[in-house]
Amino acid sequence: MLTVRAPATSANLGSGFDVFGVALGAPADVIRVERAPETSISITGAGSNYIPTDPEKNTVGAVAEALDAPATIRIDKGVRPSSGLGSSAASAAGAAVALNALYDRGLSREELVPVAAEGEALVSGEAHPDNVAPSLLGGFTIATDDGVTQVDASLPVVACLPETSVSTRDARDVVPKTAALEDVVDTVGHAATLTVGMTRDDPELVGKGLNDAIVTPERSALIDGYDAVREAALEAGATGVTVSGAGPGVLAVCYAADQRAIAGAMMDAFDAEGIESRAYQTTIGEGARLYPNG
Ligand SMILES: Nc1ncnc2c1ncn2[C@@H]1O[C@H](COP(=O)(O)OP(=O)(O)O)[C@@H](O)[C@H]1O
Ligand SMILES: N[C@@H](CCOP(=O)(O)O)C(=O)O
Repeated sequence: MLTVRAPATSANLGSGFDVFGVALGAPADVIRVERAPETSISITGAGSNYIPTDPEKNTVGAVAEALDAPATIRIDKGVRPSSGLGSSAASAAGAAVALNALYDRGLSREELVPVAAEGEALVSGEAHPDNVAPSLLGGFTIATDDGVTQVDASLPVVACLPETSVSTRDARDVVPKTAALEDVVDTVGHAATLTVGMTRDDPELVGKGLNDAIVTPERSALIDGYDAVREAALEAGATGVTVSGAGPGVLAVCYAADQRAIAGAMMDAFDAEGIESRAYQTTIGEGARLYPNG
């Protein structure tokens, strides 16, 4: 048996829709695999009641198929589905690392990105790699048609998840199909600022770089309480706030000293709207970790 811990991720980071992503120190999915004649899946943990065990409907089944690696796969979900923290991607990335090792396929982490993205295609209709790339590689990733660029980063963040759900597929439907040139220019500037900030672990530059005028305004309208939560996080010291992935999670970038106050302020703001939430105080962290002996 092989075990892999695959981290949650926060994709888009405002200005990098379908391109940027970061791995988070917590939460994570744990995937255990054993060789078997046919793939079977069992699931425990966060939101497991809502996740199909049919290999044709689960992201890990798509990965097993893509690697021609049938297995008994046990998923312990730490990442709640449809919360904006790359839940389906964490399982896909974990399964890709585990099955690649189990069957000695010899693929590099970079080569596993399109394999794990097959799982994303299954659930969201498109093989967007911006969650699986950081879950596989860790740090900050830039995923384009030319491949993935990875930068190690360790900035403090707060990811606040309300007890509501937004399906990635639904949230993709509200993304504008066209944009004004001035908004594109603005977004390019923020994306470049964010990228430099990641290379320097600079909360101010990354915080500024989260801004975007194209996708986030449409997406945030799907999240009850978003404006109040964003304002509360900024008042408590966050250097920038945006929608995590497709939402409803909200991501704040900050200095470590402000993390606790920001987490409290975000949860209080959701609470004032009658919405329970949970906040992870964590940092940008490592990619999927393989435990070869159990
Ligand atoms: N292994 C898996 N882990 C989590 N969700 C999965 C998995 N396999 C399939 N799904 C389905 O994917 C959907 C969640 O995906 P999505 O809306 O993209 O949210 P998330 O960002 O949490 O992945 C749910 O319908 C869920 O049932
Ligand atoms: N680029 C995707 C990212 C979805 O992230 P998730 O964590 O909500 O699955 C999108 O914005 O649609």
